[in-house]
Amino acid sequence: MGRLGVLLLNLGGPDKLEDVRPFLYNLFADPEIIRLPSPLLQAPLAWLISTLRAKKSQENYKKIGGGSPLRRITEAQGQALRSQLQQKGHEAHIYLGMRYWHPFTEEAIAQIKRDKIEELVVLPLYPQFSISTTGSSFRLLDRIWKTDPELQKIKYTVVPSWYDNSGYLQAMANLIATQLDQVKNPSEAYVFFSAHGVPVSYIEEAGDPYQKEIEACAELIMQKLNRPNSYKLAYQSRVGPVEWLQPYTDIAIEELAAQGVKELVVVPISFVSEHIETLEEIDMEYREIAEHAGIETFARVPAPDTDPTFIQALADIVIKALNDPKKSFSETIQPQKNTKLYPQERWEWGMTQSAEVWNGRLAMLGFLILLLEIWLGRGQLIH
Ligand SMILES: C=CC1=C(C)c2cc3[nH]c(cc4nc(cc5[nH]c(cc1n2)c(C)c5CCC(=O)O)C(CCC(=O)O)=C4C)c(C)c3C=C
Ligand SMILES: [Fe+2]
Repeated sequence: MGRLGVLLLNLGGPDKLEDVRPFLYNLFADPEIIRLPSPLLQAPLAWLISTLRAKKSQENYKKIGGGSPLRRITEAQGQALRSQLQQKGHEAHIYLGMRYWHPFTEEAIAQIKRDKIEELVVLPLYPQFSISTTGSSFRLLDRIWKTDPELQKIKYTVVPSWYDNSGYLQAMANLIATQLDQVKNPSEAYVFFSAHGVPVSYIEEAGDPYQKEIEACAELIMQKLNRPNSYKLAYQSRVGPVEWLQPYTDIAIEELAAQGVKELVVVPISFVSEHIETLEEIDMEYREIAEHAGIETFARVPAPDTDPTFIQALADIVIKALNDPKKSFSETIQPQKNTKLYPQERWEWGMTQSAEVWNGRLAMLGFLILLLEIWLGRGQLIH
């Protein structure tokens, strides 16, 4: 085996408050995050949304210490993975490639080239595949690879998702069991999975397997847990006016409270590190909603971070990828058969599904321009 590298992919997060706006710009400039009819609209819309959202987002980052802990935790996961692989007989260089903030994926690739890596495993730190996360990083890597003959010499493989890995499921089940054992009535408490949402159109129009993988993952974790508790899965962190996957976490919490549920053990399911959406959104916003609705215990299961069972699972996933047939970026980002993607749509007159989607997007764009004009105090739509 040649010089081995493992490229860990993640979203990235602002290290300090000044980073928030440019981080949001990078995020919204990604067509896998906001899917628009024309690439020309992407940069102005990203500028608009990041400018309008920055203040509120900064306030949230202030509440968790002024920045995202994602980089620090991902670096610790990388180090732990390196020593776990070493114990299993594999010397590997670990690289972090973030999609929207430092260390950017491009920086990791430059280092991989400098280190003359010969064999590479690309491992997204998202257990479930979504077009908006793993898909976006794979598309970026595919573009980089296609234009660089030096990279094309590297024998690489990708792990599209690993939500069903037994060690990962065991790590999650152990973390849940520890929280359950601390509540008043361990067998009565509701296990409440909260996943990051995506717009419904990702699933229904673009064939994103995300919802299926999240649902299967929650079910598999409950099987590993092997306790009599009821469970519920809901989706958090929706952004903008389009419809996102339901049930929404805030509403689901209120509904359980109305049914008389008193104890919730909340499991962040689509994240493997603590970050703004666990530390602020779940721990502060949803906790307040739950308490207000009459929930007496709101216990949050920690994200796996550097949990030893979890890190061991990551090492097993890497070793399995080395032994399995190689998978390429383009293989995994190809849409499934019958998947409808915008550039492939044939134009038809009338209120077709595509026309409705486009109308919705144009309405959203108009609404955003109106908001900007209100904010600036001048423009074409207001006087
Ligand atoms: C599985 C994980 C994630 C999915 C799916 C996902 C989709 C998605 N996210 C946004 C918009 C935002 N995400 C933001 C932060 C953020 N998102 C994820 C993970 C997923 N996103 C993480 C880990 C983070 C946190 C990074 C950190 O700082 O720690 C943000 C910024 C925070 C905020 O302002 O609320 C936005 C905005 C969309 C639109 C989307 C799917 C289309
Ligand atoms: Fe997100």
